[in-house]
Amino acid sequence: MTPQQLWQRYQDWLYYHESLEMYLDISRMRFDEGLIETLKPKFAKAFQDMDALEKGAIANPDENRMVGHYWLRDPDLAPTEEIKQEIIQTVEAIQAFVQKVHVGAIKPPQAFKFTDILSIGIGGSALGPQFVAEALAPDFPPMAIHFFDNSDPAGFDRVLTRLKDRLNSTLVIVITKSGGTPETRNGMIEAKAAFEKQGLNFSQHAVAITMPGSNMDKVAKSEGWLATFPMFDWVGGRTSELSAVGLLPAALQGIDIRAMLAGAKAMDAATRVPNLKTNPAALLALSWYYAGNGKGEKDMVVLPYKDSLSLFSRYLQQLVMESLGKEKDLDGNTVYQGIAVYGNKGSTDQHAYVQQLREGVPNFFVTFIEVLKDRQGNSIELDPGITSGDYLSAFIQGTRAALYENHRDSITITIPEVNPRTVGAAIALYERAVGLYASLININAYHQPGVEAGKKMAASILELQKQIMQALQSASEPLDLATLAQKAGSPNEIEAVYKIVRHLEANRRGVIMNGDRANPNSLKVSAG
Ligand SMILES: O=P(O)(O)OC[C@H]1O[C@](O)(CO)[C@@H](O)[C@@H]1O
Repeated sequence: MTPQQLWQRYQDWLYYHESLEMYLDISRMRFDEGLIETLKPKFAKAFQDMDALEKGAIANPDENRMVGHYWLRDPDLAPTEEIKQEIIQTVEAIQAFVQKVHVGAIKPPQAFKFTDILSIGIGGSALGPQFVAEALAPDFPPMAIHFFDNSDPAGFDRVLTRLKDRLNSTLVIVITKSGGTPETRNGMIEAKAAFEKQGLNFSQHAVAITMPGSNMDKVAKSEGWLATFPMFDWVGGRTSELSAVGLLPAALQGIDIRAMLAGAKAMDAATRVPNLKTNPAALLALSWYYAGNGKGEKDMVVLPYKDSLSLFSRYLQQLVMESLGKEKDLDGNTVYQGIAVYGNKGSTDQHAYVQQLREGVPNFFVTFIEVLKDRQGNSIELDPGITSGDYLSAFIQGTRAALYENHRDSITITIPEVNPRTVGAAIALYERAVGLYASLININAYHQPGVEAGKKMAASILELQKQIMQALQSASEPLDLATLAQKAGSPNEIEAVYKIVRHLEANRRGVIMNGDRANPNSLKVSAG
């Protein structure tokens, strides 16, 4: 295409949201009108599916659940008065709680005020709060946030060491929809132990966000925690940022949660329009479909040119990959769907992997996120007439053009600045795009059956570890791995047995291994 034709294509496909001042440019995705025609019936169905979902259909059939994250920002849309009231009251309860915490009306027993937050959760119960904290927390927030999002003992120690002198003024938020996620439970027990070690009453520092009636809910209530906030059955983990999951931590950090909700609501309205060309989420879904041939053949590289948005790609990784990465479609056919997502930030990544993007395997498309406002206040000139923001702006244009020149496609989203409204809108945009794209490819975006397999296997490994310890303790002499596996009741799991004992030995957990470590079969294991 000539530069004039490209400029025309830019204008033909440009989407602009008036009140959000947000632009979406898909002109550098090389689809043609033929694809639009082919996809029209699929989009008509996707819009219908979305309409039914918003009205309360069981849009997640495998789990027999409604999918209601859109109601969170517009409670009037909720299918029942009861749900509407739950949403309204939860936001009000969050704001009332936060206000009391900020003024010290709710305070820790051994300090004047809460100064820090320890947020414990994983997946959708961590990624949204982490992204929003990085994007929106003020430089000097009323409370600083820290995260446990794993079962890594050294990770726990690192956070607890930083908090050591302020544990007595730390508010713990345990976030888990199911109330039974092991990493979160482990984090909670580790945190509790650290509090008790300092003579602090954990319950007087703890808040839960969970489904009413879950194990976590029962623990919080029976131990008399400071508060519990509901995570509704009809909100999935990866679409929960605008529920209590994201709103409570954000509000505690002084972030305007009403503005986040308003931004999301405005975007929801725009992405409800059943017209491909004027619906930004549909335009994104179209672009993804085009790029990967409707089969995820190309990866989505997310490059925000703004440091504060550097966790957006991690957040989107779960939203997109856990939603779209499915073996079966809705009719039970094996389809192996998904879109791989990765990214960090520009221009930083220019010096990491953009070399491969420009010249290497063409298995991706880029989504640039451009922020028009450089900073609060004015910039100095680094060169005559040129600021650091001008450089960043030139880098984004330069990389987009250089990629396109070499037949690498890209989408560009432009926002006026990073604020609660635009961040809420960006979250809503991608939630909707994922939902529409899932309809195009006929999959359930709202379940995650694949995650269970690994969890079950991990549980059986922990069970095997107990059997191994018993077998070792009752053995009269060192055992080779095959014998140990047999005595532990799992003769076919020699490799798993080997890995368990190697880990136990490395942590001085009462296991000794002797023999040639390069030849595991020669090892003899004993208790000790
Ligand atoms: O909030 P929960 O129930 O602890 O789950 C945490 C995460 O685990 C998953 O179920 C599986 O990774 C996610 O969907 C979810 O966000």
